[in-house]
Amino acid sequence: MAKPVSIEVWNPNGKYRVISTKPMPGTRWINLLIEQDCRVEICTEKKTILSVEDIISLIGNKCDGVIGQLTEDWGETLFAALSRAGGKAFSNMAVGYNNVDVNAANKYGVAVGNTPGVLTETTAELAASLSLAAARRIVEADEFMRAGLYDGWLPHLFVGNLLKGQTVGVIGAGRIGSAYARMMVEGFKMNLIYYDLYQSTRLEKFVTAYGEFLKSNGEQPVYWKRASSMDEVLREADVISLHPVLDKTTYHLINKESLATMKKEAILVNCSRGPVIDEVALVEHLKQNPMFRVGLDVFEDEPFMKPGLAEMKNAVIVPHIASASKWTREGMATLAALNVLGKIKGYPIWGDSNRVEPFLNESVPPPAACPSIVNAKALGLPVSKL
Ligand SMILES: NC(=O)C1=CN([C@@H]2O[C@H](COP(=O)(O)OP(=O)(O)OC[C@H]3O[C@@H](n4cnc5c(N)ncnc54)[C@H](O)[C@@H]3O)[C@@H](O)[C@H]2O)C=CC1
Ligand SMILES: O=C(O)C(=O)CO
Repeated sequence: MAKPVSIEVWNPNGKYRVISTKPMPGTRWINLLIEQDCRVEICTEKKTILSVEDIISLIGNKCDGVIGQLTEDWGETLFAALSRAGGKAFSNMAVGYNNVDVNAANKYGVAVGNTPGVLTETTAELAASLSLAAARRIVEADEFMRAGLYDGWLPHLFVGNLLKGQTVGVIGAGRIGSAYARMMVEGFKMNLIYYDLYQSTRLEKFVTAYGEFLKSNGEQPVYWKRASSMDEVLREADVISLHPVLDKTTYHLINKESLATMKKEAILVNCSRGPVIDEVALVEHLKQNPMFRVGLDVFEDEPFMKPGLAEMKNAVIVPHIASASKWTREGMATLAALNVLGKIKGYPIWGDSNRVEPFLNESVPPPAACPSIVNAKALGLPVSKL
């Protein structure tokens, strides 16, 4: 028998029981659920990562939908428990859903929501910050200052890399990868090389137009290239940022061999998922190549780091905060809640999950649709005509 977990209850007499496994930023998401007759139960348990048993205990005997987190293991056991409790709706408060077994959800007829779009720019901005922090050795320099070691300007003190005119490589040029590429091209006048399974025509057009603008101003233009293999990006780029989904094809995409392909002074940034990099191989590479630098937001065995990483001066490391702006986190909570609410109310699925702005406008009620359900097709859910 699982131990009871502590909760906070909103609108106790609501008809539909919706659980959030964590307190989430803002109150709009709570109000939207309450207005539609939901009793909202928020888990207030102190521990950061809830176990499957904790969540089973939260679900109980009657539950219409759950808003969960990327740290939780949503597999067969939880979808079976949710289904037994009468629930047909789950949403991750995240765009990535590698923690969710979508086949298991399909088996129990549970819709799986995610939160695309609202975190694109925020996440790309952190990837750009890590690129800059690594290139200009900002964290090392900050530590040096705080340690009282600065005793005057020196020609060699914390010399780093100039980005202007260098090549930025993007692996996974989807929503976030493309936004990051635009920031680096436009902000720092870098050339672009990208690798993705699909062509990113909009991104290519943007770089072409920006290059023409620079040229017309008498400046050095920028160029783009779509690589035919990931290795081409690794060989040619000076800064490489990883933005693919995590699946079987991207697990340990960066390993001992691919690290050896990169330039000795390259910068590698990861704001996708930790297991995209073989972190043991990365630590070894950082040790052997002190001029090679990384900026990491995600880790292979989160929340842990592989031995040795924390000691590496050529690594900038932050705790999975790429989507952590107030607007984005509140928006993610709203989209996750509306995914669950929409399924409970029998609303159709929003036609374009890349265009979620109508759900985020606080001055008007959101559309009567689920913003983004990843298994909508598998479950045969209708698409909104709005
Ligand atoms: N660190 C953080 O806080 C955050 C991390 N993420 C991660 O970023 C990922 C990407 O998010 P979005 O850009 O919104 O998704 P997206 O679906 O728009 O982009 C992913 C891209 O990866 C490409 N891709 C898939 N397999 C590939 C492969 N083997 N090689 C090269 N490219 C491949 C896809 O074609 C697609 O263009 C999420 O799945 C999530 O894991 C997202 C938000 C915040
Ligand atoms: O949305 C995601 O996938 C995250 O990693 C957290 O923003």
